[in-house]
Amino acid sequence: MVLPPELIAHAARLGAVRLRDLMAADRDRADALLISHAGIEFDCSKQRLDGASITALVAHLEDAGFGARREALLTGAIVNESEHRPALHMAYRHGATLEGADVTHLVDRTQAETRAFAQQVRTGQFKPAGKAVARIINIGIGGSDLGPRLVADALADHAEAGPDLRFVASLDPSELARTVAGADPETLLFVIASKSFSTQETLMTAQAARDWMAGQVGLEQAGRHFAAASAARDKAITFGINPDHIFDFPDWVGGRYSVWSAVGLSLEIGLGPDVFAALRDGAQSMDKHFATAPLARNLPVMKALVDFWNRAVLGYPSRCVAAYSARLGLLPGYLQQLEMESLGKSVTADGLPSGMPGGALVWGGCGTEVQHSFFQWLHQGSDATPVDFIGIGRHFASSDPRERVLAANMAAQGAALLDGVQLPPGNDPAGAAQKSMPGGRVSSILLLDDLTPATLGALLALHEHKVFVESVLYGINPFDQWGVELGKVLTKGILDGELSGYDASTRAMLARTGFVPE
Ligand SMILES: O=P(O)(O)OC[C@H]1O[C@H](O)[C@H](O)[C@@H](O)[C@@H]1O
Repeated sequence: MVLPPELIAHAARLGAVRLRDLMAADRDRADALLISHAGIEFDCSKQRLDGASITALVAHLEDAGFGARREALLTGAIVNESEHRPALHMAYRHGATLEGADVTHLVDRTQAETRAFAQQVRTGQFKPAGKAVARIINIGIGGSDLGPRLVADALADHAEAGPDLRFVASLDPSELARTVAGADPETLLFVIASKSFSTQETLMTAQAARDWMAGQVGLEQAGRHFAAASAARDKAITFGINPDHIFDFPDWVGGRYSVWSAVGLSLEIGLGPDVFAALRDGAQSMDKHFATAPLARNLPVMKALVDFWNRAVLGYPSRCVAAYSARLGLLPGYLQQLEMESLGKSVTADGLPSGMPGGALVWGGCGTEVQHSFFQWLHQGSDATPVDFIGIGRHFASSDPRERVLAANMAAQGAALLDGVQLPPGNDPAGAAQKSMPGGRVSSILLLDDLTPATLGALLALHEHKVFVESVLYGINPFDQWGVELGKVLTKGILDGELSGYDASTRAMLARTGFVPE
C-alpha cells in the first residue's frame, strides 16, 4: 500500500495552518465533525482535518477495497487468511449476517447453556460442595482476561447481587494466593478461560489452583470447583474439567474478540445474565451502524480514519487514551491488546511488505490522575501525541460536584492541548518560555451518555470495527498474531535447557542467575 498523493497534499496544506485558525475558519466545524450512535458521541473537531481531507480519506478507504472487505467480514467469509478462518465474533451479539443456520444454532446453544449455568450458580442451585458459590475466579490471560476484567470493573456498579468476581492472569504465585485469600474454599468456583486450552500461564495457574483446592477440600472434591470456557473442549476434558461444565465456542472467535462468547461466562455469573445481554445488545447496535451508515457518518469508520490519518499520514507513532471514569481504568490495557495485537504488523496477507507503518502504540490511564503524572509530557514534551478523551456525558450536569469537576477537567485538557499558551517575555523571559505551551496538539473525545452495559458494549464494538477498518488501510490481517509465537518457543527451549542456539547475553544471564532447567 502507498499513501495517495492527495492525502500527502492535504497533510501539507493542513500542517501549515494553526489548529485554532483551522477551527475558526469553519463555524459549523464542531457540529460537522461530531458523529453519534448508540449513546456515544465522537467529536473529532480538534483534529487536524477538514471536509476536503475527510473526503479524500473516505475515497482512499473505498479504493483500498473496504466495501468488499466489510462484506466479507460480516458474511463469515475467510478474512483471517493466515489461519484460514472467518472472524465472526459479531455472531455472539447477533450482529453479523450469517451464512447458513449452523452458526446461529451454535451461538444460540452456547448462550442458552452459559445463561442456564450462570443462573444455577447465582441462585445457589449449583453447589460444588453443598454450599452456594460466593466467589468466582477467572483464570486466563490475553483476550481470556483483558475483556472480562475490563467489563467486570466497568460494570461493577451495575452488577446484580451475586458472587464476587476475581481474576488471575499472572504466573506470579502471589496473584492466585491473593484471589483466594479470605474465601471459604467450599464456596469457590474457578472458571478456566482459554480459547486454546494450551496457554502455559493459564494451565500452570489452573493446575496450581486445583492443587490448592485439593489441599483444602480433598482431591476428589476439588474438580467440582472448576468450569471452563474454551474452543478446545477435548483439552479441557483431558485437564479434568467436568464435560457438563465446559462451555465451548468455535475457533473463528479470536482471543481478543472473545469476551462476547463463552469467555464471558465469569461475567455472566458475576454481573448477571441480563447485564451481560445488555452489553451484547449495545455492541449489536454498533454492528448494525457499522454495516449500514454512510462512511463519512459511520462512527467506527470515522474513528479509524482519524487514527489512520494521525498515524500513517501525519506520522504520530502513538495515541494516548485518557479515560475520565475510574470504571474505565482498564480500557487502555484492553485496547493495547485489541489494537496492537491486531495492527502491529507490516506484511500483507500475500506476504509482501505492506509499505505502511501499522497501528499506533496505544497507552494511557485514568483522568484526572494522569494529569498529575504524564500530562506534563503531553503538554510540553517534544513529541506531540494525539489523545483520546473518554468521558461520561452525564457528569457534565451531575448533581455531584465531583463528577462535574471530573468532566470539566477533561474538557479543559483538550482545550489546553489545542490552545497552548504563549506568555510574554516581560522581565522574566526564561520563566515565560518555560511556562509557555506550544498548543496545536490534537485530540478526540468519545463521550458516553452514561456508562451502562449498552454503551460499554457499543464502545468495545466501535473499537473492534475501527481496528478492522484500519487493517484495510494498512493492508494487513488484523485477526492473527504470529508475532507472539517465537517467544513461546524460546521459553520452551530455556525450560528444556537447550541453550546452544541462544545469544551470549541470554546465556550469560541464565548462568549468572543459576537458572535451573526443568
Ligand atoms: O485464550 P488462550 O488460548 O489461552 O490465549 C490467550 C492469549 O494468548 C495468546 O498468546 C495470544 O497472543 C492472545 O491473543 C490470546 O488471547
